[in-house]
Amino acid sequence: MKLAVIGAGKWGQALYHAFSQKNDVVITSRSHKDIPHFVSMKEALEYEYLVIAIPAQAVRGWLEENFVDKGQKILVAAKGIETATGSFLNEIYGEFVDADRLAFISGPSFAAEVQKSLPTALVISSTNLELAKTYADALPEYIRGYVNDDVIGEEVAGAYKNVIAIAGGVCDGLKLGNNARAALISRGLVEMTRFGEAFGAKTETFLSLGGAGDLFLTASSTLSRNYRVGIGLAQGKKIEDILEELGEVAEGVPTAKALYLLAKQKEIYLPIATEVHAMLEEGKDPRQSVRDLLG
Ligand SMILES: NC(=O)C1=CN([C@@H]2O[C@H](COP(=O)(O)OP(=O)(O)OC[C@H]3O[C@@H](n4cnc5c(N)ncnc54)[C@H](OP(=O)(O)O)[C@@H]3O)[C@@H](O)[C@H]2O)C=CC1
Ligand SMILES: O=C(CO)COP(=O)(O)O
Repeated sequence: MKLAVIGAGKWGQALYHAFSQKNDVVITSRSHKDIPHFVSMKEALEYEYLVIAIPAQAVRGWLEENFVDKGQKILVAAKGIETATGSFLNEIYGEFVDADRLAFISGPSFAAEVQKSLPTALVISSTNLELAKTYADALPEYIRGYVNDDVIGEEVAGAYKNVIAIAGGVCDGLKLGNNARAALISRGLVEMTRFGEAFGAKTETFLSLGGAGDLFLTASSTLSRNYRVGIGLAQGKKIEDILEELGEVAEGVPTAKALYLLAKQKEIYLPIATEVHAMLEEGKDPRQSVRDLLG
């Protein structure tokens, strides 16, 4: 199979490594990278099978500036909800490509470990299960690929876990203990499920790799950029300084605002996401957020 990866950040390069095990893969990005098989954006967009690892908040602009529909299939490799409109990625990509040519990859997957070919299990979701299976079959031996058709559920799970991961970093940064982290993660799972169900997601999706799996992974590890944002908040740092230091995308920051706005609009009770939003957007004291969540 011939594939083109678009977006040569940590995740794009990890997926390039993974898919290269069994396929002919090229890669491109906004800025040139010294990587074998790095090609121009124009050349990459000529490929029939694409993998796009551009962060959620940049997707719409990138599509408007670059994408011309020539029948390409797209594996969307980002996790987030567009803050400006509250749109999920399947809605944004769906404005440019039919749903039956869109698939989404999610699940517990630190790029650094995928890059080292460490055992991983991921989900590829699509309303077109044949397409999901095509991408899953292209994964290397060290990645077990599952397929399902609950695109909304997998998207919500992947986006929401980044916000709970920020809360996980705050919890550990304040040294609140294992009990507190376990309570936070399990209530975070309940909250993301409640939110997903409001948009038609299947409950069981949140109990598997894309939900519980990715949440457990991300909300308790310094390998997570979002978790590290939470550590910074607990240390009293300003979000601007935290992101400057991070130097990479932390999708939970804009997604927290998207969740807050959608919760208000649809009247969904999201206590943890609301507190993360208050810490990020209003500079709320993390200790006060903890007190309010316990109240
Ligand atoms: N890192 C990880 O472990 C994982 C990340 N993800 C998800 O993958 C997505 C990408 O994250 P990740 O690769 O880690 O982030 P990085 O910060 O490492 O890289 C971001 C990538 O996006 C590109 N980019 C940023 N803004 C724009 C833009 N406006 N137009 C075009 N390209 C742009 C950058 O291009 P350039 O470098 O050329 O400037 C870069 O290639 C996120 O949604 C993340 O949640 C999913 C699973 C694992
Ligand atoms: O999505 C990821 C792991 O599945 C990566 O998490 P971070 O974006 O928090 O680093």
